[in-house]
Amino acid sequence: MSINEISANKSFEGWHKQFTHSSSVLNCEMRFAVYLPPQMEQGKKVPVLYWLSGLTCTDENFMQKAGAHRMAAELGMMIVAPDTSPRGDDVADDDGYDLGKGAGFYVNATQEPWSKHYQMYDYVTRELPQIIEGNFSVSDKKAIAGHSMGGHGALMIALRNPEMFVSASAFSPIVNPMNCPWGQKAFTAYLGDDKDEWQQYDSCYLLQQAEQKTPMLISQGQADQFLVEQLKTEALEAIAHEKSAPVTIERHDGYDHSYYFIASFIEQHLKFHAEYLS
Ligand SMILES: N[C@@H](CCC(=O)N[C@@H](CSC=O)C(=O)NCC(=O)O)C(=O)O
Repeated sequence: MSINEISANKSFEGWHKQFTHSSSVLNCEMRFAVYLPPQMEQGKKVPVLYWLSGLTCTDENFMQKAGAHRMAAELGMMIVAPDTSPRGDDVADDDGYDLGKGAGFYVNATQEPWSKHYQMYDYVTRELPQIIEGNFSVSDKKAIAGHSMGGHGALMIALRNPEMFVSASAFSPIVNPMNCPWGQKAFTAYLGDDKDEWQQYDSCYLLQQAEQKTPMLISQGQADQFLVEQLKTEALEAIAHEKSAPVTIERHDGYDHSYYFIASFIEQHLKFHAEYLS
């Protein structure tokens, strides 16, 4: 699968780059960003952390705001940041920031007009890894992380693919999308009314079902404006406790939902993943 480099910036002796490619899963042209640590220039195969961003984001928010490059360079970790939805003039959209472009919710849509392009689950779990493995010198070790809608994506995808990702982490994740306004709006549009369809994308449901072994780290700010209505961290916390699942949930006083919170704790998350990726 061919990819086109559209930008390159040296960063902490490695490179931040952006690529476009034609996605057969999403039926459109897509853009993704990577951080390539300096170890790759010496021909070393490095592990990969996939980062899934939240509502309204592109591939750029994490790379520009999280301050992750220094530690990724030190740890020898490649980071891949896809866009958060299909893009293009013929891609269905909605007036709200929480549906349509920038809000793919990492599901495979089954409903019109979304199903033609909104197949983000398959994109992240199948097409994008194939592209990365076909074009970069990477090892077979993968981890996944994300923020908010992307935190939902990271946890849900790790729970459904325990053989694929060695670890998962999330900042301020939507842990129970079936039971919050953001998730209910998106799942109704993309998946229809059948709650059985919704369950396969809900981390609380998945954790309740699974004998979950993938180590997970969740960081949640206590001053997060979305905590009570949308994120519902306590729902996952209760299930993890009941099942003695390897899920660490850390709550941080005073932090909100923004990238200032992510930048404050990204080093801890990268080191957490490095333990399992090495
Ligand atoms: N515009 C909305 C909120 C949008 C928002 O806060 N987006 C977050 C992710 S929220 C969950 O997925 C984000 O990461 N924004 C990009 C950034 O760079 O901060 C509103 O006003 O409520």
